[in-house]
Amino acid sequence: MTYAKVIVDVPSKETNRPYDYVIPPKLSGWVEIGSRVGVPFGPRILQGFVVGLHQEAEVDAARIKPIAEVSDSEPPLTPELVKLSRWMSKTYLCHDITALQAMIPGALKAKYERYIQAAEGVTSPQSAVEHGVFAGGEMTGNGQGILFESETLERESILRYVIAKGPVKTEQLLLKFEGQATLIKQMLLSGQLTEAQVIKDRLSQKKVLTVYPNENKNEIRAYLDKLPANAKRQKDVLDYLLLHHEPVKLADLLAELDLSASTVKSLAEKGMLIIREADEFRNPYEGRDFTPTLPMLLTPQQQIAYDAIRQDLDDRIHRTYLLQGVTGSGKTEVYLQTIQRTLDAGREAIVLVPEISLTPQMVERFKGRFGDQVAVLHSRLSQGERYDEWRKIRAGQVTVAIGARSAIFAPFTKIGLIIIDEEHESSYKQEESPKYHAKRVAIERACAHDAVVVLGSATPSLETFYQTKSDLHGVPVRLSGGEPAIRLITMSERVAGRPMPEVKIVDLREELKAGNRSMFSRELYSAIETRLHKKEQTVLLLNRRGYSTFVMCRSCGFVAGCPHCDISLTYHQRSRNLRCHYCGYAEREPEVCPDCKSEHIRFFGTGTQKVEEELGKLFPGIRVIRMDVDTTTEKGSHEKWLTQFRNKEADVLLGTQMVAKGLDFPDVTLVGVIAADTVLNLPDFRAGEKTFQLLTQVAGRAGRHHLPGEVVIQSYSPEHYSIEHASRHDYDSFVMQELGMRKERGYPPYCRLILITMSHEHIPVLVQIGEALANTLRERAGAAREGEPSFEVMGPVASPIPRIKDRYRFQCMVKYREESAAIEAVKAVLASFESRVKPHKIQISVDVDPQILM
Ligand SMILES: Nc1ncnc2c1ncn2[C@@H]1O[C@H](COP(=O)(O)OP(=O)(O)OP(=O)(O)O)[C@@H](O)[C@H]1O
Ligand SMILES: [Zn+2]
Ligand SMILES: [Zn+2]
Repeated sequence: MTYAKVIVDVPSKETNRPYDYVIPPKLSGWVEIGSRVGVPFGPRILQGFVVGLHQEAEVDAARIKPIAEVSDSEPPLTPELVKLSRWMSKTYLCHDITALQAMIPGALKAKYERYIQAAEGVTSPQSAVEHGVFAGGEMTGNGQGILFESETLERESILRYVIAKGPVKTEQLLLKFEGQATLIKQMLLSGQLTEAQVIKDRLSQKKVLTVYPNENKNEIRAYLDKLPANAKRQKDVLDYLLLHHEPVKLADLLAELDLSASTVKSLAEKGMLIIREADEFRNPYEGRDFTPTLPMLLTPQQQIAYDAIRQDLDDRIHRTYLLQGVTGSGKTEVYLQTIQRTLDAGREAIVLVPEISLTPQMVERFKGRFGDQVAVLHSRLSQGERYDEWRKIRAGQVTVAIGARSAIFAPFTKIGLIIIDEEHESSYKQEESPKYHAKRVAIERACAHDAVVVLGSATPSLETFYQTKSDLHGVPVRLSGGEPAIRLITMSERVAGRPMPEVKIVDLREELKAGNRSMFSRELYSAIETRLHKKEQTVLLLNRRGYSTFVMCRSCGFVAGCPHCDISLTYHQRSRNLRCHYCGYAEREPEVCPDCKSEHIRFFGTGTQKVEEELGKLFPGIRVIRMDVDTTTEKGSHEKWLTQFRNKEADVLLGTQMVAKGLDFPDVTLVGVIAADTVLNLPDFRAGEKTFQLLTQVAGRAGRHHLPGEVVIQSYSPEHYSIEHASRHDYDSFVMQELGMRKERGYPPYCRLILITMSHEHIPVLVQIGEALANTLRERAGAAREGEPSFEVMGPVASPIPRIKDRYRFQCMVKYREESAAIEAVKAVLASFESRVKPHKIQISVDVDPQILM
């Protein structure tokens, strides 16, 4: 007998282990490591993943149940991914099933459907009596059939319906017999009806009728010879079949030969061809031509980068590179050529790009070079399209996968190269469980494949930069010593010697003093005016984070806040209401201040809509494209705006972070930042780093081609070092200053963090459990090592957002260096608190290497 170890789809501590199942003979050969299966679990059938196969049962073999079904003809996960899921659940303290589910496309996530049918043997209401499933007294015989009393009549009609229909979806039955939910429940309890659960994929594959020519061409020729001369249509089809070996969509064949389906059907009956439903891969880029591109002659700096990476690819050595190249230095061309080298060696490549940079323009650069070899995975595709792209990867029909964070799980089996563009982006960290960082996952996968990782950025994250050094500020980077974990390659010049744009900083406080109350300084105003005259284009960035449009009363200072969360509400112009971004609470815009009844309640703060309005006032007739969450929700809208801007149908592209990334427009000569300090005021130790990165990225959009660029940054704190260094394009000075401060304050990259957030409806309960948890962790930290504790525990303190959805929030922070006992300790302590936490319904979440500390 062969047994399978299965992780079942129940994300809970109690079930977070593999369960043994027998592989029944009918399924032998189908169940592999990585297979998705349906298994009996208690009274239900649940979805699960096979994570191991073995010959001996570990528990009493007679008690082991068989696997009920296998969901796919080919396992969706490879053994390597199954192993990776173990690593993920250990590293990020999540359930195994949560890690496994993160690796498959949404379309494959189980949807459980419940069906109701009549109890076994019940074929009519009478037989229900015979089977004793109707309790006595509910029916009375009068010799002419069965008399039902009022409620019993309802029962009869439900039963008749179910018997006639066979299994009916529970929700449909409830809909059909509205108001009878309680009765149906009773019938289930008394055994008249039974309910079964079936696992369904969220999405079925798209099937199309496809014509498969008979492979024996002689048979076709023989049949053709016997055909009467007037059977022209049949002849056309047969000629076609003789010429083509590949299957063809029925619809395409009919269109091409201009005939009806009956002709083809009659030939199918004669055995000349087979018509079958086949999978169709939806192609989201169908009908679009990608201009093929050839490799460019590399600049000397590109050549150095390429040569280093190529060497490791050729030697099949696992290594991680940081490709630090200023904006416009041509990092993409280095990616393209190293990918080509990877493909030439018969291996595969994964390219990660932040979701908002994954524009058609970006995809085009890869499709242009590698054509059909490229699969694209991103959230703007429909679930079906995503699934099809994923299947192409799994089936080995493509060799390059490009996508956002989760594309790191592309089920390739021969990975040679993983590229992470804009590696500093915090969106590579998933904020919900499993709270993984794609960068670490990439390195883990690359290690398993002896593959190379290239992290690219003009503004590398401090964590990554730090790892390219052996020591910094007198602290060794690796406790264990040895070579730096990441190799640095620098490209300091733009392609073709183009200059970096000139950056001017404007002090908004001075503007106010000079009597300018507009959100545009005189400097920025005249710069825009100049572009309008010269018919050049402008990009304007409004950083939305921390600057959203909250509502404030100018008379009494009242700020509209969410009644369930300690956070201000955001004004949405389109729906004219105020919304909470954390819990979805919404209310109508107020006409007077709820506190002092003043009418001077105004929409405060600067939203993109307001900037757009003001632009219209200052420059009558100006053509503005606004890109923010409100204007880009529709599918394809992102692309539409960018194409319009590229075609010079607008003078200004105004937007949030979306406009800062990866855009490459030849006629953009001015970039304006409305207020640079909006991120600086957030309670986040990375605020300075984020500001520097954003300003550098957005400034990098100007003057990328023949026309020189200019950048105007407006700020209320122009002396801030992040802003100053960004204005001089000086990453090195910025990074040294920032690292010095991080060291002083004991923040990453000089240590690593684990954030533990607890929430509950009552503060006293939270304080008590928080203190106890922190103390237990501290005891462990002290006990773990003589002298210096292996980790430090800070807190508990109230979280920066102290309440969400009526639950108060407290947090503890664990600080440690390198891999240490800290994760194990957190895990053990949480497990030991389980019995105290559960009855109180305290929620605890753990975030390893958190990016957001809210
Ligand atoms: N070797 C080359 N010869 C000529 N042109 C090149 C070469 N390499 C890149 N380019 C061109 O230079 C421009 C900038 O390159 P690219 O967009 O790859 O820069 P980047 O480093 O990715 O910049 P960013 O970080 O701002 O996105 C592009 O228009 C690209 O086509
Ligand atoms: Zn008021
Ligand atoms: Zn809320």
